[in-house]
Amino acid sequence: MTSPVLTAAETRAAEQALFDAGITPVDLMERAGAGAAEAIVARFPAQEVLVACGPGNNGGDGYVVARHLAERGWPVRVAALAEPATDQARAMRAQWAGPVEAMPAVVPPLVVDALFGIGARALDPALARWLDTVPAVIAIDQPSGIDTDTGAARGRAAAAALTVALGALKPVHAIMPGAGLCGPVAHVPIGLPLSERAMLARIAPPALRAPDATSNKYTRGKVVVVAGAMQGAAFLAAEAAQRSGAGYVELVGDDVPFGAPFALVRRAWDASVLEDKRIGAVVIGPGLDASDTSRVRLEAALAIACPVVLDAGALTQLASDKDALASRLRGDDREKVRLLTPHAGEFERLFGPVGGDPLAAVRAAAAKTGALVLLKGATSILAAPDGRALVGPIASPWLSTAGTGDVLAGVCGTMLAQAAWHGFDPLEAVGAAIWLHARAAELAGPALIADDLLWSLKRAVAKA
Ligand SMILES: NC(=O)C1=CN([C@@H]2O[C@H](COP(=O)(O)OP(=O)(O)OC[C@H]3O[C@@H](n4cnc5c(N)ncnc54)[C@H](OP(=O)(O)O)[C@@H]3O)[C@@H](O)[C@H]2O)[C@@H](O)CC1
Ligand SMILES: Nc1ncnc2c1ncn2[C@@H]1O[C@H](COP(=O)(O)OP(=O)(O)O)[C@@H](O)[C@H]1O
Ligand SMILES: [K+]
Repeated sequence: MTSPVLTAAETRAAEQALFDAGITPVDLMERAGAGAAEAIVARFPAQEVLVACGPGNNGGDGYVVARHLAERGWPVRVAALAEPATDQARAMRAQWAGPVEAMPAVVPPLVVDALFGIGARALDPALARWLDTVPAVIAIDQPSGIDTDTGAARGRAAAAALTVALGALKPVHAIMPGAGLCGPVAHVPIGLPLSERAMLARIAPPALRAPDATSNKYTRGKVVVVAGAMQGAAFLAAEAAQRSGAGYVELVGDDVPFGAPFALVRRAWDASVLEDKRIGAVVIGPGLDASDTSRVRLEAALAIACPVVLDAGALTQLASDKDALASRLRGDDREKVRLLTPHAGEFERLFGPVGGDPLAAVRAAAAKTGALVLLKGATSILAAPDGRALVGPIASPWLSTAGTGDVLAGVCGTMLAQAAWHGFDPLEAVGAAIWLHARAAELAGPALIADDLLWSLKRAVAKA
C-alpha cells in the first residue's frame, strides 16, 4: 500500500547495486533516457523542444532523451550549460548527432530540464531566472535546483508540466513545496532494487478488509471520542470514525445533545467510560478547551493502554508542559500507541518551527516523544519513533477549511482501532487514514465543508 521513496544517497546506493551486478553506467543511462522519452511522447504531441543539458549525469540523460525524441520525428534542439563531466554523459553526448548550442536567451515553449538532478547545488540566480522564463518544463528526474531530500524549493518557479522520476521516487517528488513544483510525476522504473522496507514511502490506496460473516460491531472497532467545550468538532470526529467503518462509536462529554446521527452513542463523562476493554482507540482533542476538566480527561486518556489520537486542544494542553512531553507520552509502557496530529502551528508550539526539512523535523519529534507524529499540511508527513515515515498524496487545497482536521482525527481513530483486522501496523493504519481523508476530499470536490467529508468518506472506503 506504499511506494518507496529514496533519498539521493539511497538512490546512488541502489544504482551501485546494479553496477555491481554488471550493468554499465552507459546501459543504465540509456535505459533512463529512453524511458524518459517514452514517458514524454506518451503525454505530449510532437513539437519543437529544447533539451537543456547540464554537466553531470542528469545532462547525460538529456542527450539520450534528445536522441530518442529526434528518432520519433520531434524537432529537437540541444543546448549545453557546460561540457559533460562524466564518462557516461560524454558517451551520450557523442551519440547525439545534431548540433549543441550555448544556452539560448530565447527559448521555445517546451524545454526539457536535464540540467541537474540529484547532484544539484543551489542554482546560480541567472540560471534560475532563465528557467523561470520557460513556459512549460519537462523535468528529467526532478526540476533542477529543488533539494532532492527535503523538497525545499528555490524562490520562484512554476510547476513543471511533467517530471519524469528515474528509478525511484525521491522526497522532492512527494514533499511540498517540491512535490507541487514537479507537476504530474511519471515514475520510470530502470531496475533499481526498491526495498519494501524503505524508511520513507508514499501512501498508496490501502487494501481495506471488508466485514464478513464473523464480524460484529465490536470486532469492527469501538472508538471513543472525548468531547470538550466545542462539541461540533467532537461530533465531526465521531461521525468520521463511524463513516470510515468503525462498528461502535461513543461520544462522551457533558450534556452532549441528542440528534442525528442516531447511531452515535452519547454518554456523560465519568472516569469509568475509558475502562471498557472493548475500546479499540480513543480520540481526544477536537473541541477540547484549556480547562482543568479537559486536563483531567486528557490524563485519563493518556493512562489507558489502547491507541490514543491526540489532536487540537489535547496538543495545546501538552504544549503547556512540553518539557515533560516525552515522558508523559511514553508513560511506563513504550508499547502504547500514541498519535499526535499537529498542523504546522501546533507542531511549532510543541517542538519548535518545522523549518526547511519537515521530514527531519517530524522524525525528530517522533523519536523524542515515542509517539507517531503526523504533521498535517498539503502533503501530510507521518513518522514513527523508529524513523520510518510515510508521506500522503498532495491533498485538495479545499481541505483548508475549519473542521477537516477533526474529521481526520476520527478516521485515524477508526483505522487504529481496526489495525489488527486489516493487518496493518499502527504506522500503516494512520497512513490508510491519511489516504481515505485525501480521497474523501477529492470526492467532495470544490467548496467542500468538513461535514461533506463525512459522506464522501463512505465512498472513499468503498474505493480502497
Ligand atoms: N549514475 C548513473 O549512471 C545514472 C544517473 N542518472 C541521472 O544522474 C543524475 C545524477 O547525476 P549526477 O550525480 O552526475 O548529478 P547531477 O544532478 O547531474 O549534477 C552534478 C553535476 O552538476 C554540477 N552542478 C550541480 N549543481 C550545480 C549548480 N547549481 N550550478 C552549476 N553546476 C552544478 C556538478 O558540479 P560540481 O558540484 O561537481 O561542481 C556536477 O557536474 C540523476 O538525477 C539522474 O538524472 C540516471 O541516468 C540513471 C543512471
Ligand atoms: N492547502 C491545503 N492543501 C491540502 N490539504 C490541506 C491544506 N490545508 C489544510 N489541509 C488539510 O486539512 C486538514 C486541516 O486540519 P486542521 O488544521 O487541524 O484544521 P481543523 O483544526 O480546523 O480541523 C489537515 O488534514 C490538512 O492536511
Ligand atoms: K533536471
